[in-house]
Amino acid sequence: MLAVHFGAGNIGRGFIGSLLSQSGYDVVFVDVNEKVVQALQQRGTYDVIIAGETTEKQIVSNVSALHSHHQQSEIIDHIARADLVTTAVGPNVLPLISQTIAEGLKKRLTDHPVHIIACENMIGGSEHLKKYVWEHLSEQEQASLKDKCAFLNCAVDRIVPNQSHDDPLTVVVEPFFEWVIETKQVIGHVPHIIGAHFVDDLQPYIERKLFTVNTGHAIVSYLGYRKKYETIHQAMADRDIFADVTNALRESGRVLVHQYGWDEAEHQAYIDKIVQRFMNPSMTDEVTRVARSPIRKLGPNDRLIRPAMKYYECFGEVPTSLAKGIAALLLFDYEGDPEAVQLQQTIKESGIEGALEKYAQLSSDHPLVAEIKKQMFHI
Ligand SMILES: NC(=O)c1ccc[n+]([C@@H]2O[C@H](COP(=O)([O-])OP(=O)(O)OC[C@H]3O[C@@H](n4cnc5c(N)ncnc54)[C@H](O)[C@@H]3O)[C@@H](O)[C@H]2O)c1
Ligand SMILES: O=P(O)(O)OC[C@@H](O)[C@@H](O)[C@H](O)[C@H](O)CO
Repeated sequence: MLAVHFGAGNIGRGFIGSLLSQSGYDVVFVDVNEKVVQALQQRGTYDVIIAGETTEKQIVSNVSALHSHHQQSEIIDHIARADLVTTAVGPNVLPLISQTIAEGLKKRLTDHPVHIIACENMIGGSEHLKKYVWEHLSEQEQASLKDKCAFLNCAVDRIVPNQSHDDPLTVVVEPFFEWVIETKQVIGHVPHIIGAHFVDDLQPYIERKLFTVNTGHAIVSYLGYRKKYETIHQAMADRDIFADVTNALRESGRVLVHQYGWDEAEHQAYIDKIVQRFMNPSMTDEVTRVARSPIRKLGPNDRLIRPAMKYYECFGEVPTSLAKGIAALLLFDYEGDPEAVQLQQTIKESGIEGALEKYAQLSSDHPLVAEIKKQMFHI
């Protein structure tokens, strides 16, 4: 079995590549990072360190790599033969790899289906990727691929911090992982992936993950940044931040339980587990990684605005803790993040209302806007 995986970064090596290799695939990573690509080509193996109460080393083998820009024809040939194509490049990079995937699909010589799974933190990630790929195919090509290629949405969860080691391939990960894949679009058999959880309808799972793990993570990162903490672990040890995060998760949890009928006690246990994961003393996760790309995170369907809007729609009240998280995001002025610089520039030119209208599609008369502005004075 052959899997082509775009993005040999944290989650690519630390989770997807490792699980696919364990499941029996030859994994060909595609990346733009010359050093990582070369090391994978030379060695064909790397280490994953699982950091929990104890430390465990996993050796990932049967892997190789191709350079995303310099080895286009090889990538296309691999996609033409692959059983699985996966990505973990970040939502903003999906359009940039779509033409290569389209070229590979055009060349498929086999009737054997290929499943394509975008493992990004977003709702409908694979559907988005399909839209970009389809833009590079004629109607005839799209029709001929209908029974040969399927895009499966998924939710992927494992905290993998930025890190640097003497060995550029080694990656430290937390013990917890969850990969939920939607079966609706599957052609033939579901892909063989050990440890993946296949479900008919992904919506409750992706929303539960994004609006709990990523909502809480975003809030601790933005509040932590304001208080000059460097890591998530340090920020979580601050009693006020801990209280803000758990209150916000109670608010997003109320929406999730209302919308999807999750059992209340089970959902609380899910929240508690996530809070413990944020506090894992064996992980050094920088607040600036978790806070990265604030414009993306301010999107109407992303981890802060969507649960806050839903809360207002469902219960007719403004969620104050989620509003505080959004306020903290708007104060994120880290110069090392191009989106933070752009956001601060927009706020300077158009004010808080202008930025919320532009990036969150939130009109200035929405009660959430007044609450966000009020919360900015409490941070
Ligand atoms: N790290 C986590 O904890 C985590 C967990 C779950 C989901 N995710 C999601 O996974 C995705 C990747 O996150 P990450 O933390 O691994 O980021 P990362 O920056 O470590 O990895 C992204 C990789 O994509 C590569 N890349 C960039 N442009 C490319 C291109 N044109 N072609 C091929 N490769 C390219 C980069 O060089 C990098 O190696 C994001 O959508 C993120 O939300 C991350
Ligand atoms: O990857 P992002 O930028 O969407 O979000 C940052 C973190 O919250 C995220 O990477 C988590 O570590 C991950 O989603 C855990 O499963």
